[in-house]
Amino acid sequence: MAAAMAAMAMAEMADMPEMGTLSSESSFSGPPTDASSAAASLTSTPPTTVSVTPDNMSLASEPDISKLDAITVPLLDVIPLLENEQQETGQQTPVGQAIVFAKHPAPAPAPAPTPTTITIPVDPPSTGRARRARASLPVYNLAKLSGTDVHGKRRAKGDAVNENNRRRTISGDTLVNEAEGGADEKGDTSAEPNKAVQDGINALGLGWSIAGPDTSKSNRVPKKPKSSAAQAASERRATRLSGAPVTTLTTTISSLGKRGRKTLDKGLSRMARELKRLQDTNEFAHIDTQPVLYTVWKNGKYVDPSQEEEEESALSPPRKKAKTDDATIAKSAKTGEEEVKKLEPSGPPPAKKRRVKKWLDYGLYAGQETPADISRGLTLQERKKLASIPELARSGKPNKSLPLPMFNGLRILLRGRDFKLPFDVCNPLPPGQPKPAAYRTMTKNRFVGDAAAYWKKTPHFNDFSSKCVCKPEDGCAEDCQNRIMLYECDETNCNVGKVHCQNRAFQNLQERTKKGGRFRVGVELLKTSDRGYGVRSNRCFEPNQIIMEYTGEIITEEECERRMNEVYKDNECYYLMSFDQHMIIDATTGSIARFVNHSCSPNCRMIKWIVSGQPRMALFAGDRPIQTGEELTYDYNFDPFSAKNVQKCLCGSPNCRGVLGPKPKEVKPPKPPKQDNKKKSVKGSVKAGKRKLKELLAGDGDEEDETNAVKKRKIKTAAGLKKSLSSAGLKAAKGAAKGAVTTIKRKVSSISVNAKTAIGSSKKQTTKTTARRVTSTSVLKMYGRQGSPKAKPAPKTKASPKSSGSSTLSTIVAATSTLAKANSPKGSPKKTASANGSPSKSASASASANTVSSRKRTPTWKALGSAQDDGDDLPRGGSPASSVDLYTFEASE
Ligand SMILES: C[S@@+](CC[C@H](N)C(=O)[O-])C[C@H]1O[C@@H](n2cnc3c(N)ncnc32)[C@H](O)[C@@H]1O
Repeated sequence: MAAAMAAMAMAEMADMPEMGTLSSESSFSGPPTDASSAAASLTSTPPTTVSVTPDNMSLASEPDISKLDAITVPLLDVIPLLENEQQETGQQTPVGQAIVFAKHPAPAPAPAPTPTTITIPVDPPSTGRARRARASLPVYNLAKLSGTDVHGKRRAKGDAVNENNRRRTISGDTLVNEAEGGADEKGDTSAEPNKAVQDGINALGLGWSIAGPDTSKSNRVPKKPKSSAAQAASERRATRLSGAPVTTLTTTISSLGKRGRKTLDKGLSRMARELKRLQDTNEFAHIDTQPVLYTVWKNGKYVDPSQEEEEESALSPPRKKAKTDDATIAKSAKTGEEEVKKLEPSGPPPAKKRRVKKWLDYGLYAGQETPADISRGLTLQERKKLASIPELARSGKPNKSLPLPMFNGLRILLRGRDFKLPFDVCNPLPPGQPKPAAYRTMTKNRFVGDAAAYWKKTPHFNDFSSKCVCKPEDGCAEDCQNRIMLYECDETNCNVGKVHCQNRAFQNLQERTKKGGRFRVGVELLKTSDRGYGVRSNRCFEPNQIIMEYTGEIITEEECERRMNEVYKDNECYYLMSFDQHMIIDATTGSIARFVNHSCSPNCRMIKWIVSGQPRMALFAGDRPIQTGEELTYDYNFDPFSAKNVQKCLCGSPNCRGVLGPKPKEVKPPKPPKQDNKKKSVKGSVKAGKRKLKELLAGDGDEEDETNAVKKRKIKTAAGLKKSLSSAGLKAAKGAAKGAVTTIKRKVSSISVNAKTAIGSSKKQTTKTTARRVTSTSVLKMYGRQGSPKAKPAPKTKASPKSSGSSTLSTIVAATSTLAKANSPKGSPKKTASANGSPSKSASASASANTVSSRKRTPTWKALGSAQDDGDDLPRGGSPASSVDLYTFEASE
């Protein structure tokens, strides 16, 4: 049967065009000398290409010869064929010689003296192992042999799984063991053919094992004869038993799931089979056939190990504490150099040359040389300009330190574009600027005690909400009633809306500072040489632009007095500002604005506003823009309620008054007459009033007048900070003045309310009436809208008066009001408002702030500032007569 099968196989092979025929020398390799068999065998996995005796282990049910890598036929079956062949060719085939049918010729193999089988590869050797064969052919099923045939079996499924088959690696051991074990267990005869195969291989002298090349460590080095015990010990143990994890392609594949394996199988082509073969290579097994040379490198230099050892032994004596003196370092450096020199010749690569750091000495313009002809590339016009600027003419020696940018530098200079160095570069604060003692800051006013209740009783608390009558094109500029009344526009009281409205200074300030950043805030503290701390700008401000808010605690006069006597009695500085409605802002806890110093030529103003019904105070730029770095100042209009409290002014301005005292009034030069009757009348009134004020204030050195003035001041102060005055004389005066003060203020408050009404309907009034109303407005501005008992509540309509009140200096107020009794100044100057949210200077009739500052540096300097305005003066805490006078003055107009 076997012979018949072999014959069939041969017949089939002969029919196949690609298969070599027995007659073809190129394809038929005679065993000892034919290279093809050895080549085929070498390139194929030995167990799969070695044939065994027929009728064994052929598990392929449908043998397909075309798919066979090698067909092995029994030697006895082939012998007759060979004999025929020999007869034809005259070649002798020794008995038992292996005959291999190779598809392709292969190099000559080693001679095999006693072959027992004939291997007939029918596919290129690289195509892998035979998978299927005719059942009749004695070809081993590779799956069976490799143990992968049990993959389908599962112990869980109740399949009988051979323990040996659990092994996933394919090796000679597996095959042999399996064959043997399997035979033992199953009573199979597979062991016998394996043995026969191995015998055949041995006979060929190929040194192969049926298990394939032995990659175990024991086989890597030539084996020395061992004792039996040693041999037993070194016998190769199954990796499973040794516990060493074995990871091969097969194990990896087998560990995959069914689907994974399927996918993998699909993808595995012949190349995959080649990879499988690689398992048997040295590279795969990580066997180094070439010795690895290890080299030691130190600091980029090769180190000879032998020399290093010497060095180590030389250094081995116990080291003492490392000396860090220069000599030691130099010595060691020298030694090191020598060592390096010593080592250098032995080390393979030469030491690299030390790199020298290159510095960019041209900065951004590196690589650009100053052109020899600087006018090259310039237009005619530019050349002309260049000729006209001798500074730019080439001096002969190029400026190497900072050459101009080649393409644009000269042009920029020719065009003369202005530029500014960063503020910090040219205006750095002296290093180590002392900082003021820590104080609590406050970004929003806070009412303390009764102050809130006081405020709610004021008409402004509600009045502010009446709408202006502006049109969008007006933009709530100088004619806006809100602006004139120093009410900031908001959604409730503005007729034009946020987009067009320009009367929202505090909102603008909030938006500006909300974003943060010191340049948005725009101010910083500085330490002056003689006036303590001050504030300077670190950005530019437009004329009348809001700069910062003066915030603090809004307290009543009584509370202020209490604080001064109890809390601040040991303080060096007081930061109290007379505010409104018997209220004072105490900026001891407050904003940076409290550090702004006084100047007789100030660049700022402190102005009171009503914002959303709340009293607010802020520092605004004056009539000229403020440059970056300027110290910010405003006129305190300080009211030293006692002559002895007068403090020397150190503002240094040319028109310095010499003291931190009241601002003297000065007569402005007459302005050219205007057509507006109202304005004319106002102007006349102002002139008259101011002239008289000046006469009175100047006093002509009259001692009596001065005494009067001081007295008035004292009286005024008594109203402001009644009990804060510690002098006994003042105390007496205070008691007398108290009732009168109350009356005055009530009256003034009423006047302010009237003012609003008057403004609303002033346009068509007679000159006389206008003047009177204007005066009322000025009263309002001076006093921050104090009420008057005589006045009726104002209707909530506003007009747009073209003229408005003048400003007031509180220190003058006392004198003025006293004098007003006799002189009755007429009218007030026109007030205008700037478009950027604050009244302009002419509008500074508005409620400028009253500084209350007391510093213990000058212990006598306990003074209360008072309202500062440029125009008319009003009594502040003056005698009843002064208020009456004032009112009379208005009425008399
Ligand atoms: C509200 S504080 C201003 C901040 C103050 N320089 C500080 O260091 O706290 C007012 C005090 O500063 C001083 N001061 C402000 N301006 C001055 C000036 N022009 N001349 C002299 N002293 C001035 C006075 O002592 C005054 O009482």
